[in-house]
Amino acid sequence: MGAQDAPDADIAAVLKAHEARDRLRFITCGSVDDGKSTLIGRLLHDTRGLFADQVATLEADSRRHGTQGEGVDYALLVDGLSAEREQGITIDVAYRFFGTPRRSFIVADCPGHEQYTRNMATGASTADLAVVLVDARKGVLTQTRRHSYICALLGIGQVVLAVNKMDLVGYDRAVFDAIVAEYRALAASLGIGTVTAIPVAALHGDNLLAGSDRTPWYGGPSLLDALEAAPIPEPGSDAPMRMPVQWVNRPNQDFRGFVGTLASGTARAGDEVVVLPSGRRTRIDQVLGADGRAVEGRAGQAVTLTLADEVDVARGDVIAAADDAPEVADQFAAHVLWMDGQPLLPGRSYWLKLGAATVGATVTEIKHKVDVNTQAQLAARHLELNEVAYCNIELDRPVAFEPYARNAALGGFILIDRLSNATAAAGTLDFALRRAGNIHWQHLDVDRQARARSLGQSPRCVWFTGLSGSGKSTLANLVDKRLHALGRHAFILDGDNVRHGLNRDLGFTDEDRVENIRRVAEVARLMTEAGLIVLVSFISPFRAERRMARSLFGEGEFIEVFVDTPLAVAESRDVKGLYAKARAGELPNFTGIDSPYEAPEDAELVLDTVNEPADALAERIVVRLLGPQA
Ligand SMILES: Nc1ncnc2c1ncn2[C@@H]1O[C@H](COP(=O)(O)OS(=O)(=O)O)[C@@H](OP(=O)(O)O)[C@H]1O
Ligand SMILES: Nc1ncnc2c1ncn2[C@@H]1O[C@H](COP(=O)(O)OP(=O)(O)O)[C@@H](O)[C@H]1O
Repeated sequence: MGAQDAPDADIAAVLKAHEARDRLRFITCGSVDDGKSTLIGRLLHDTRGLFADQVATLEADSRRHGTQGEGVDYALLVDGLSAEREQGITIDVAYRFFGTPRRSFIVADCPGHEQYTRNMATGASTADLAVVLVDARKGVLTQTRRHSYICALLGIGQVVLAVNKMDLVGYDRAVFDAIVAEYRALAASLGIGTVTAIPVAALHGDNLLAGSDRTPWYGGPSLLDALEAAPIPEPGSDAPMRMPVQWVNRPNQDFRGFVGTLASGTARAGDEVVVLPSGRRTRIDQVLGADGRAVEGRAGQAVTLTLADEVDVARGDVIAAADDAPEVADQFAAHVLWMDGQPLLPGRSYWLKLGAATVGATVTEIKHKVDVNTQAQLAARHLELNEVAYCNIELDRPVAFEPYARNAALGGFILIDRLSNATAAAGTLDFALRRAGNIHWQHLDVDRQARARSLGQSPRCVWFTGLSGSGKSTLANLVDKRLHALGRHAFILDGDNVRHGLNRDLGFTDEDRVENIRRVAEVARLMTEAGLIVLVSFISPFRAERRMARSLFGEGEFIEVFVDTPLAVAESRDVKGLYAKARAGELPNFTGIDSPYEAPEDAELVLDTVNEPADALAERIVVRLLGPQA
């Protein structure tokens, strides 16, 4: 169905009518059986706002026709999701719509399965209010606390506490009062300013649309009353202008427009702006609305800016008011909500998406994690699914940002697993670590090419990976000897050796191995800068870290060698007697026994040490390095 076909026109009309009223976005939180679906279902049905299906069609059409950047109505409705959608990430959040004569509503409906927290955080990131459901029989649970914590983290300042299933406790006021008192204490500790508590029985409709005579002791608003009365935070039109550049529209040589949604402030032709992180200044030439006509851009609006000068602007840059620009930094203190089944390991590299920018990012330190039940701060070396923590984060290049509390669009981020492409975390930036701006690259007059030339070779990193006893050291040694004989300059970095010095502080937990590889990869990079051929011989059991190591080198410079020896063979060799110890339970976290080894999927060389002698394998590596004439 084309965007111009009749049903779409109907949808546009419906949306237009709804847009005339103000719109509250909210999310429902709670545990699996708390009656969330019943509650949403009833709200949708009883307000007869069943145009959700039409909107679903609109969504599907927008996606099919790729109208991103043009479909303003659509963007306004689901902008919270567009980032994830572009990234190809599946987030299971359905946005449902209903309305009353006074107001229209968008409710983020998240299925209550185990990935709920992730979906909930996505929904919460654009919500004005949260309806927190509590089962009257169960009271405030860990889930209630966790979800409330996330709401507070993402800046939701108002909660409607729906104490549900009141019918199952005989509409008992004492039960309601006790739950409300407990929740109010929690909300106060989290900084949630407004809590409206309502006793409901979603199944029977008590206090949903109108007051119920089964709770004569309750004199407050019904759920719908509360939703209609809740204040809707204004987009920050008074704040200084910021626009993350979503894409650069260059239909021909004469036009270059920068498209994005204004995160705050207003944009007018003639305004002085600065492009970040580059810092180039210019003026806005034109501000164009969705229909291509000149407008004054306001916070929340999708616009196209053209600039007076030919300055470099790329997707992910931020165009901001020149006299009041956001900070640019590459190290931050941040709150992180971990949402992945694989734990967060400090030192591992993830993608971080902030505004329209995607950059490489590493959690350098977990300052503390938070017990969501008690708010206690606990020491942690890694984070498990659904844990929240305060962390230091380092990016591989600087970005423009604002503290989340001031500007959610430039302070809220997600972390993405580089291998699975799944959203692994949601987070909020708190402040830039001062040292971020103070360390600069020192220019070296003798560059790497000059060094390589004087050594008469092309620097390379040969990265051996495989189980303990697979043959990494044996092969690295043979290759080293052969290179030496050929007058090449090489050096071996061996796990056993490096762990005696530089990495003396590291053991064999997952997080220590991540840090071990991070450091040795950096050292290997420095050695190639010095012109050397580096032979790295570490178990390096994780794909993510080998991939990170590869990313430090230029095209063709990194040669991954998988020493593919089966566990049984490596174990039977047991060169150092370590397998015997591990089997006897005397050596915990031993690779292949009780610590994983992730075999390479895209190694340049895969070596079979069972069927080919070491000399022949070493020769193959040398040929791969220097070519057949070696
Ligand atoms: N628990 C456990 N697991 C694996 N290996 C262990 C362990 N404890 C000690 N050793 C010895 O340490 C060597 C591996 O160190 P690496 O730095 O290469 O390991 S890793 O890359 O960080 O996984 C490894 O050397 P190689 O046999 O040369 O691989 C072992 O001798
Ligand atoms: N084809 C082969 N390639 C490499 N090593 C082999 C081969 N066949 C047998 N070995 C033996 O396997 C052992 C491998 O030990 P080592 O090189 O220390 O492994 P790692 O460094 O991976 O722990 C050595 O004793 C080596 O002689």
